[in-house]
Amino acid sequence: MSCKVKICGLKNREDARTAIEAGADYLGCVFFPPSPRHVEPQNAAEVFDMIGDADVLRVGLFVDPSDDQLMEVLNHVRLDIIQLHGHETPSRVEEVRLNFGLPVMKALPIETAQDVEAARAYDKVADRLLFDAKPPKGATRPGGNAIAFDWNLLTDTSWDSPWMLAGGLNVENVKDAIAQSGCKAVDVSSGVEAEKGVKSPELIEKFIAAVKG
Ligand SMILES: O=C(O)c1ccccc1N[C@@H]1O[C@H](COP(=O)(O)O)[C@@H](O)[C@H]1O
Repeated sequence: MSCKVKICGLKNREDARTAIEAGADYLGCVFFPPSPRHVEPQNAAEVFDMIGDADVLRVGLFVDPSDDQLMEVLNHVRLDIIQLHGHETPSRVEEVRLNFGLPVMKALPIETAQDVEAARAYDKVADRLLFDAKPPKGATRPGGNAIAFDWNLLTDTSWDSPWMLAGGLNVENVKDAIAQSGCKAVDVSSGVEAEKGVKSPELIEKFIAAVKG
């Protein structure tokens, strides 16, 4: 089975169509106002509408959301997965799953072997895990910073929950990232952009081809 791909930070229909036609397995929209990739719920609904009957999952990315924020988005947008990319505790992850009846993918910041061990508190609690690089000091967002971590930290690790690799992936490094980490799914945002917050159709196509080719 080939490695799955999530294209995150989509803001318009055209980029969504490119990702779907190129073979993306997940599309992601960011609901975090400080991000250059933030979209309003109505806009996200238009992005996800491009999926139609295709076998592609809709992922909503949130950072320490309140139930009110989640409700506001879910009133307008059908999601298949809620991605929590902030400092949510294991009990908050359980609460979100329970309150909204949707699978939760918990993003976990990795820099050292200790960070990998700390992530185990979320294994089985979250439906899926997403390993991303720890953001640099002073960063204005906890992800989407085009920073990679040492993929070998994940080599031969074993998890009950399915997991994805993220953080600084791009057309040049994604094959090595898959080989070293042993991941079965990758997530990219910055690496398929022409400039911050602006996706490049050409890079989306090249990235997916590099993963699946
Ligand atoms: O993309 C963002 O702006 C963002 C904001 C807040 C939290 C996470 C964010 N992005 C996610 O971070 C990882 C890695 O992204 P990158 O490829 O290094 O840019 C990925 O899951 C993004 O969706």
